[in-house]
Amino acid sequence: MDSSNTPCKLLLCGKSSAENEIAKSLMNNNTLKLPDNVEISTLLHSEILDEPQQNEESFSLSRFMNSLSTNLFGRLLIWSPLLPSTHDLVSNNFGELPIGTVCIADVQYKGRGRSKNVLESPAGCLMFSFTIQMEDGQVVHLLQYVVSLAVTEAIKDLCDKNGLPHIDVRIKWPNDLYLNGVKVGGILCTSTYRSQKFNVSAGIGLNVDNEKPTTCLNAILRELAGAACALRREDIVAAFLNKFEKLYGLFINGGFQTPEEPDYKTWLHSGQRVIIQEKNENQVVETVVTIQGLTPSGYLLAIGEDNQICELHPDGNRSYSFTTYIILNRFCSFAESRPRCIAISNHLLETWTLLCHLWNDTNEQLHN
Ligand SMILES: O=C(O)CCCC[C@@H]1SC[C@@H]2NC(=O)N[C@@H]21
Repeated sequence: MDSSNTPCKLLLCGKSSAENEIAKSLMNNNTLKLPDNVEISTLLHSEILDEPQQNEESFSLSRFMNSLSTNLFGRLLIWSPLLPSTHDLVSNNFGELPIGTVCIADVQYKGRGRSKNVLESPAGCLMFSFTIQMEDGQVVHLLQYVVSLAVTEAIKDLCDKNGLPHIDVRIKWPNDLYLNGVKVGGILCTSTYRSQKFNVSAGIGLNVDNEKPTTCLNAILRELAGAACALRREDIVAAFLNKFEKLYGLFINGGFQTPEEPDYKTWLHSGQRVIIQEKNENQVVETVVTIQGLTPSGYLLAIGEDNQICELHPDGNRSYSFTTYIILNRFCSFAESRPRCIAISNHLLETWTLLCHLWNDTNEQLHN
């Protein structure tokens, strides 16, 4: 779709008067910009007497704000019916927006995917980006895991709250979301470094309502619980932000501390058996390892039949990569051996092709 000559309508809405004042100043000063000088027209939700509610599917900003219970994330919301990319909007205006600002679009026409993919972003998908600022460069690349966890936990919470059966959205570690073996969502995190801070834009795409050509959350929910059952985008994004704020706090204060916190072991790759193909000169040695959960630093933890422990690291593509860390026993800290190049293919999820790179390369994905 070429909509580059159409001005983009942005509707700004704050949770409280403080955020509404910021919204007003963003509008009055014409602060917000999009790449390619795409024209913008800004409106304040507080100045619209009747929220435009064209139909059941329209995004209700009031409903979103009423479901939001955060102290930071989502308190300033920018909604648009049509945007090039929510990710462009937040990353291009990072310095002007309060941390935690969320931008949501009904449709995007230049949606960003990982590895510089341009994404189809049709109506029916929940598409949003938000801003985070981090200080510790060592953990910035782990943020995408926290986002993934928050999405699946939020969906679970919403189903519980509405008395609905659980829809089994799973993380294909670290940043794809699958439902019944079909990709229904993905996460993109990008960052820039300025004044000793990492400015991270996190973007989430989740197919809530669009059943063609594969499936979506509400199609599965209808199969499980009947035609009248559906999750709304406003509720999902608010539940996500409520959950994300909690998990992010835990993550920043202590890292992932397994089981008593989120019940993520049930919906990660726990128990999945994957084949490691280790390339050693001209020989390929295959070993089966079983994914156990997460390492203390938030990577997938796998254990081989020889008790070798592997920490699986993602790269910036659809593929995965990892370095192995051999430990002397389960209770000592990871003793780093020189990372070995390994390719891993997962015979349970056929699309996996896991290629190797070194530990530090994982940071690259944030800058793709
Ligand atoms: O699977 C992927 O490659 C990641 C997809 C992330 C897409 C989301 S949709 C909302 C946000 N805005 C964008 O332009 N991209 C992200």
